Amino acid sequence: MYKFKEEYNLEVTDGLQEKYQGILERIGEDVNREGIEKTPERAAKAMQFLTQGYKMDPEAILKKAMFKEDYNEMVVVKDIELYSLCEHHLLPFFGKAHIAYIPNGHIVGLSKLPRLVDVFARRLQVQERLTHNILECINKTLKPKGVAVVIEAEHLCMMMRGVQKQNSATTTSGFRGQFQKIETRNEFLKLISANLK
Ligand SMILES: Nc1nc2c(ncn2[C@@H]2O[C@H](COP(=O)(O)OP(=O)(O)OP(=O)(O)O)[C@@H](O)[C@H]2O)c(=O)[nH]1
Ligand SMILES: [Zn+2]
Repeated sequence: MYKFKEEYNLEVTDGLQEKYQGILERIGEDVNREGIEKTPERAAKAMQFLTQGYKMDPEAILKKAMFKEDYNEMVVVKDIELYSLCEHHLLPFFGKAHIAYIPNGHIVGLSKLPRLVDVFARRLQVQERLTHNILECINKTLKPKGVAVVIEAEHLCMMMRGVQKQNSATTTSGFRGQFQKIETRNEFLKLISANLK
């Protein structure tokens, strides 16, 4: 099961709904007013949707579409949009992931790379771990000659609250195998910053 569906476990919805109702009461809201009445249920469903990644098997996603192919050049999928929740404040961070790998006998279905990003992004995360989760899963499952992941993101917990910086962005990266060589890494970095489409 690795499609993101609007399907909710009734028991989980009920449990979360009760907690969200408590939160609304605590912040001084009238939980019976029209606009808010259904909010605990909506929030319970939204939280389940945003954390669906826990139930999914990322390796199975890649294994479903691995094809034998004698292609030994770099494959880059860039600008994969992502939305996640920071594990510290439960506030969103969002941005783009760029992924590259150099095949080693097998290529993977292109759509599986954004799917992999979503499986790990739809868990409570820090950007560093999200980057490593993606990197290590590709490395372990596809066993490529090299793999690289770069994530650029903005964190609402740094924008809407806390330090309140509106223009900072965070970049994280990980490189394995041939991407540890500076020329290969530079080729990847050049490709993701180029305006190609
Ligand atoms: N390294 C890392 N830190 C993150 C990420 N998301 C949020 N944080 C940080 O987690 C830290 C939690 O720090 P605390 O001091 O415990 O929490 P806080 O008092 O709410 O911190 P402030 O955000 O500075 O107000 C903050 O510095 C956040 O900016 C992430 O993806 N990676
Ligand atoms: Zn945060």
